[in-house]
Amino acid sequence: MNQIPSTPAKIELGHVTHLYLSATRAFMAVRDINLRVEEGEFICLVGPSGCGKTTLLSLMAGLEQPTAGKVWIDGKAVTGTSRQVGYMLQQDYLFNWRTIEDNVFLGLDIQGIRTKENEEYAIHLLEEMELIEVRKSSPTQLSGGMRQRVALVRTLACQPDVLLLDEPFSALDYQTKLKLEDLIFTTLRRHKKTAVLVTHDLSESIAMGDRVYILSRNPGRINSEVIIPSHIRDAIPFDARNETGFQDLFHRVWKEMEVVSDAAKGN
Ligand SMILES: Nc1ncnc2c1ncn2[C@@H]1O[C@H](COP(=O)(O)OP(=O)(O)OP(=O)(O)O)[C@@H](O)[C@H]1O
Repeated sequence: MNQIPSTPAKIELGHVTHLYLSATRAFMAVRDINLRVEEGEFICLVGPSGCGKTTLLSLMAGLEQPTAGKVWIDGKAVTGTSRQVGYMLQQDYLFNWRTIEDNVFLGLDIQGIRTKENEEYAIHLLEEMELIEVRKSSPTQLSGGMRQRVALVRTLACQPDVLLLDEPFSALDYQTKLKLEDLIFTTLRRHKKTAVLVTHDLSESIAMGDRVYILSRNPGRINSEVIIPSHIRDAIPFDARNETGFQDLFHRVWKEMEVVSDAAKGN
């Protein structure tokens, strides 16, 4: 039986197992995952390719229903997608025939919440992300980093409390990626969002997260959890990399990754 947790976390996964079914086989993507994310926390999921990171985000977003176990947000079982949860991907999915502003308003249109107040909030976010000058431009005129910032504004404009970020920086050049990490980190903190980031970049996971979960595969399981000390957590990601203890944490996560990657090869 799935028990509702006593103190609701922002996001909770209780004994979650997920199988993908096809006509010929069932594939267990993740098994018995237990995870609790408190309000305002930023957690990162890392692990070898195919260990189920995206599957976990899809379950949190309500895009998939777990085969067994439950997902709760604010103590309520997730039964489908909701406005409360925003999802940002590696690809920005901007429409080149719409202006930046109209791309940002698209989320509000789809959700049926394009009020004057919400439009004003979206414009305010464009200002915060230093995009106001390009609001009437086409996405084709913007760099990759600017396009990802527009995608973030479009997601935040619908005012989700939970942000699921699936490798949002991986298609960017290194310098842009570092700048965007800082901007997204400070924006999510300022707006008190709860976030789950999937990344292959171990340094990014330590620089951005309050906690890092390392997953193993076949099937996807939580192998270990690394809690980031407060002095690293509180620094913006660029500076966090220079904090005392950062390199030790990096080596620890690296070693854990070697263990799960070797285990995956043995499968
Ligand atoms: N729709 C699907 N049908 C069948 N199998 C799937 C489906 N989606 C994912 N899988 C399988 O489930 C496992 C977990 O996939 P998932 O995409 O969640 O992993 P991941 O850790 O995000 O991988 P990557 O780091 O490569 O993005 C993989 O073996 C994948 O092939």
